[in-house]
Amino acid sequence: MSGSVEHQLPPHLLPDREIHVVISILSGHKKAQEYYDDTLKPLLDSHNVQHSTHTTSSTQSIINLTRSLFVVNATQGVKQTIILLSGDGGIIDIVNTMTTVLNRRNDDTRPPSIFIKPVVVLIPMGTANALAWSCKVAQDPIGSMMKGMPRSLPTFQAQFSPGAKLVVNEGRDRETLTESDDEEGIMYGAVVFSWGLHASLVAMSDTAEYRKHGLERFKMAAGQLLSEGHKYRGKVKWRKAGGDWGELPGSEHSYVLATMVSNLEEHFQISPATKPVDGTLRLVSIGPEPADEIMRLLGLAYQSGKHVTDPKVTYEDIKSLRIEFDEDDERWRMVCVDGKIVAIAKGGWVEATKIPATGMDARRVIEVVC
Ligand SMILES: Nc1ncnc2c1ncn2[C@@H]1O[C@H](COP(=O)(O)OP(=O)(O)OP(=O)(O)O)[C@@H](O)[C@H]1O
Repeated sequence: MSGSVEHQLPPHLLPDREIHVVISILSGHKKAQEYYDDTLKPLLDSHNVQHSTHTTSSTQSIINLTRSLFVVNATQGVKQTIILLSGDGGIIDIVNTMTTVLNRRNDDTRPPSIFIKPVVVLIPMGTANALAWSCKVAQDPIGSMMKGMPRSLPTFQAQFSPGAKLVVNEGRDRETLTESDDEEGIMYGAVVFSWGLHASLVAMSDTAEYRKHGLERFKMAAGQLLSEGHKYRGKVKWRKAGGDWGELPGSEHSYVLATMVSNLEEHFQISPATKPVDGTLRLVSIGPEPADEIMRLLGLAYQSGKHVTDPKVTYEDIKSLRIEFDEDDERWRMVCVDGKIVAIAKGGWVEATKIPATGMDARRVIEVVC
């Protein structure tokens, strides 16, 4: 092959790297395989980019691939680029698995001395694609792959009181997060942590039946939940870097969400002040308002994030968010970590904290091209 063709390639596609293409075949409208066959493969082939493909066969596929391949490569100094054809679920599986495995292997929580962050190219194939829209790559993923630069992906940690369980199989089953029931559980995310209406609607709509409706599924679930009018009971505390804990007023809440991205969907701008991978965590919350008022406020998020200037919305740049639950029914103790649902034990708590970019606690494990 001629050197001139290689010249047109960005560094993350050059032959000194292992290139892996991950095809999540059930994401979104199930177009990932077709996109690879019709668009991506011809382009990579035309530039003679050698790559391996990995097609998902279960909800565990990307988790297993991360454990058996991406983590091993990264800790052996192998440069790798992962072209990920999926929704937010795929990136979260990589981030959560890598951070968890690396922390377990290393008592002082720093990455091992040899650690080359995998570079991830996002090709949005999911329903919401929050990270891809927020990183501004969703509009032109191929253009971003060819012209973008790898940048460290900021993440947060969610810590749960003992007994927290992962909700799986369309809400029917529970998986333990820890080896024993008296341990605190930990998960890592890069997009959103929530309780209240957002977490409930994600939990309710993560079924094959709801998924058929694409983005509408979130609105359908929200409509049903708002008609129930539940107010979520608990203490919600937050603090800024170096600051003391403050508390949201009252013991009832409707919407409590902390996010590292600007958009949860293409047009749903939950945090207009957040810039791509800027490492901020922003709290967006609404108190115990009636359903029509919540609808009005969330409707403003579709108008370039205007909800954040409404006096009924709390919008703060924070370091940590802590919730202490006061709900008898498990249904109202469910939190969302990047689309995954965790049921907190009765009387339990959860704390979400931004992971710093540098220093002893720096644990950014991947780079995204944007
Ligand atoms: N072959 C497969 N068999 C079973 N489950 C799969 C398979 N491929 C993907 N999945 C699962 O389908 C889900 C797709 O999630 P993903 O986040 O990629 O898309 P989405 O939910 O449509 O989009 P978004 O998260 O952006 O809204 C994940 O839970 C993933 O593990």
